[in-house]
Amino acid sequence: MSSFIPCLSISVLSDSLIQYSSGIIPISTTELNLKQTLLGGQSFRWFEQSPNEFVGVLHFYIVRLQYENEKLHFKFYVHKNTNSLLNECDREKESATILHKYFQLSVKLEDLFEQWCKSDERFRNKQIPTGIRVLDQDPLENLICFICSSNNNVQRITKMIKTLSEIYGKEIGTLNGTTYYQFPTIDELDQSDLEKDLRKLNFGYRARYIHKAVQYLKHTINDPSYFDRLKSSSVQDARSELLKIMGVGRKVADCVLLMSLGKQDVVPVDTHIHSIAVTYYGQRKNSQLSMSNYNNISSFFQQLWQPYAGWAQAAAFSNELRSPTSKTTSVKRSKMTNHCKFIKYEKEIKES
Ligand SMILES: Nc1nc2[nH]c(O)nc2c(=O)[nH]1
Repeated sequence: MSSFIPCLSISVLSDSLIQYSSGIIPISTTELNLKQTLLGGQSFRWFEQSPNEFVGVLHFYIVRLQYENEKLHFKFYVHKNTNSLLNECDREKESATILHKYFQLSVKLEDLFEQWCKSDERFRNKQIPTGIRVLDQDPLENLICFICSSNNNVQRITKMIKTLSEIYGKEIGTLNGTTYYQFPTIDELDQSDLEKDLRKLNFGYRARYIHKAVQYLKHTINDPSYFDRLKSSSVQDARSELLKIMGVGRKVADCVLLMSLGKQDVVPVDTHIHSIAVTYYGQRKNSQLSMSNYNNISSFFQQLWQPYAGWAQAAAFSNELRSPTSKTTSVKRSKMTNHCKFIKYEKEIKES
């Protein structure tokens, strides 16, 4: 495989940063829509640096990705003090393996799409595009991101996670004038002033939830294999465990189950999915998304889209975010009304 990638533009690296690897993964457009996968509301770590070129952080790497002509081009960068005994070819293979796992490339989206087309007219009529994949994310990062997601939008969550990483995470290096940081570990976040400091950084009420979640994971659970245990537990058991964390309601728990604990059939339901269910699938309209509505809508979609129902949800969700003419966003209620409903809804779910 060639390590020269003409379509990724020239990069300027700080002294502390080195290019670790580069390579290409052949993949069709029906299997990967890079932009909607990276910026569709699942992950908050990616930035579109130039049209169709994305930069983000995975583990301790800065990663640049570009999709062109049925190929995913990648470059990985690391801090110069990161030890690796691998030669160039093995680094390329290792990086390709990281991306393979992150994008869950062993899942054949075309096969899933064919199955969804049989059961769902919206897929059949191409109202929902193909190529949107569920990312396999780091569970701690995913959990904190979704605690931040309550009553928030993608841009603002992305900014919050960037700030959190800058303040508490390790610096990786500067690429084209931007300095990138790892997502902090639980030990790095375990600071007595975390809540106070995050409030100063405009995290609002989420500051307390993040602080409490960190305290709980570090001091009550105190088990490095906690998330691995949840991965091998049933959906119900893993969900019950996640719901013990302050700031985690049913929707946040379901996002974590789907996006970092490998529970591919879980369908998170928020106001977008609720509206989609009502607008396109004839589900009963409810002014509030109570726990029983949540269960009904989630089960309805699980039956319609099984067994990778969460992947169909991701496609429908990301499509909804992107679409300026979407019915569900054009019938959106006022922001304040949504805010009040959301807080009430999360509270209800927590207490149920
Ligand atoms: N695929 C999804 N992305 C999301 N972002 C967010 O805030 N909620 C969701 C979701 O339910 N699905």
